[in-house]
Amino acid sequence: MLEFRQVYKAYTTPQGPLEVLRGVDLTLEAGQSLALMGESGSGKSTLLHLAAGLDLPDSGEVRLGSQAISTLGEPERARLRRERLGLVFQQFHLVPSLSVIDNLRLQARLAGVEKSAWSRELIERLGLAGLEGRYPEQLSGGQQQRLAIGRALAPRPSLLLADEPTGNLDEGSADAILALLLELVRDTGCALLMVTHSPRIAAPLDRRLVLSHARLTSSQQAAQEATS
Ligand SMILES: Nc1ncnc2c1ncn2[C@@H]1O[C@H](COP(=O)(O)OP(=O)(O)OP(=O)(O)O)[C@@H](O)[C@H]1O
Repeated sequence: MLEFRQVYKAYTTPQGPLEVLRGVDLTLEAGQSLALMGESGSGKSTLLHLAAGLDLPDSGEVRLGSQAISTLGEPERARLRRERLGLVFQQFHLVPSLSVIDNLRLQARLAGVEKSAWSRELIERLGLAGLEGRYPEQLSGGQQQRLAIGRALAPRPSLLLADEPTGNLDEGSADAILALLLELVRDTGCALLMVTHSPRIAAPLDRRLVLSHARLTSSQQAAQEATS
């Protein structure tokens, strides 16, 4: 489904090149959920942006299904994102001038795959029934994030990429929204790559990996290295 093969990525900084990913290998199977952890600045968002084709590796390959997205041009990567990927960020990125229902439908319309029965089901399951005509500013933070999740899942993507999706919410709301997200992902057979700082949020996912010193390790390995 998603594969990184020997991916290297460095940024140019005034102090010289900053190596963020050094030979990262990663495989995420269809329907699997993976938490990507690591300290602030360890490169989690960089890896997520590469997975979304929003940025390109310096070397190595990023593959989504049978396609090497790192070799595609921007228009093809944009199409792939529209049709195959869902994206959820800590900042909800809802369109303020669109109602709840139009925000939810937006992504599916762009992908040309809107299914009104599925949009309806999402609205119900996300607890947004009755709020369809409201605008994002008239929703609570938790409701806005549920809408952002619905918008990402409306086109039935094969992979959902989430960057700290509950980072802006209190613990209770974060747990409820995570449970809902995992349930929807499981029911739709969508794979999930989620960046989080929080071991509590990472715990219910199938796998946990840690980015540290520009490499990916399992969370047990990272814990052993930290104590040795
Ligand atoms: N465009 C850029 N130019 C230069 N350096 C960058 C750029 N983007 C990110 N960096 C640096 O690369 C490193 C990794 O950044 P990244 O945002 O991927 O980390 P992160 O693990 O997601 O951090 P956080 O948890 O704080 O969001 C950081 O040191 C950051 O300052």
